[in-house]
Amino acid sequence: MTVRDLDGWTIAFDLDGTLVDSAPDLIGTLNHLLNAHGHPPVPLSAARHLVGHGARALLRHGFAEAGAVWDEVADPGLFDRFIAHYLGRIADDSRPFEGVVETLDALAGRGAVLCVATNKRSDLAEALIEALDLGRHFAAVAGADRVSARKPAAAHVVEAVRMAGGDPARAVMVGDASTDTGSARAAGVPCVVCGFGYNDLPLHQLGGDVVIDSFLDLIAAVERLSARTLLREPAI
Ligand SMILES: O=C(O)COP(=O)(O)O
Ligand SMILES: [Mg+2]
Repeated sequence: MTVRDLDGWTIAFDLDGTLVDSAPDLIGTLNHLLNAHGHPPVPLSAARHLVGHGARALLRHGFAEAGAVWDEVADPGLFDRFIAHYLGRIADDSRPFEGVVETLDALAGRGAVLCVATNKRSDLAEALIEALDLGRHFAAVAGADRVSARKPAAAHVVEAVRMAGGDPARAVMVGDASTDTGSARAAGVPCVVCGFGYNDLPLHQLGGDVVIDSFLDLIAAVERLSARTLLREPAI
């Protein structure tokens, strides 16, 4: 059997802003609800950075961005209306970023096992992944509800890798936001930052190990980080 250079490695991917440009449908859903409440819409460009902390945070901060307030106690149903509307249009305008499918195939071809670690609810993450026909790539999908603590906690990336049958000491995280770099750093897992995603901090402040401007640059970044991890390990 041939030995492949990424055999034994697990790559954990964030979903929104990393694998999929999902902001059009997420912000579209936010704007649908703002409109229903008589508030102005928020422009996509000004709201992309709000994606990454889950739907509840998007609603809270999205309403604030529009100069409005979501009082969750007074209107607890708003969250359910968000989920229902979003599910109905989950991939109307959302698409994988350029190069995603061929890069995932190439990583798997070199032996890596792939999984998803997202702050989305798992049912929404799986619906989006299935709608875009990406399901075959992943050994596990770890939404916020399937882990003991969500990103930026270390547990999210660690448990996602284990769900995929992998070892966190042989893993790389790929993400776009401080939740991803925070989780990876806390877990001692090297992190690739997607500069084309929904960065919530300036890139140099995100604390990743490598920044890529295109998904097509991911393989070279993974090669670098996996080699660096192996070099750091003491020889037996
Ligand atoms: O905020 C969300 O919906 C989830 O975002 P993530 O996939 O970037 O973790
Ligand atoms: Mg993200």
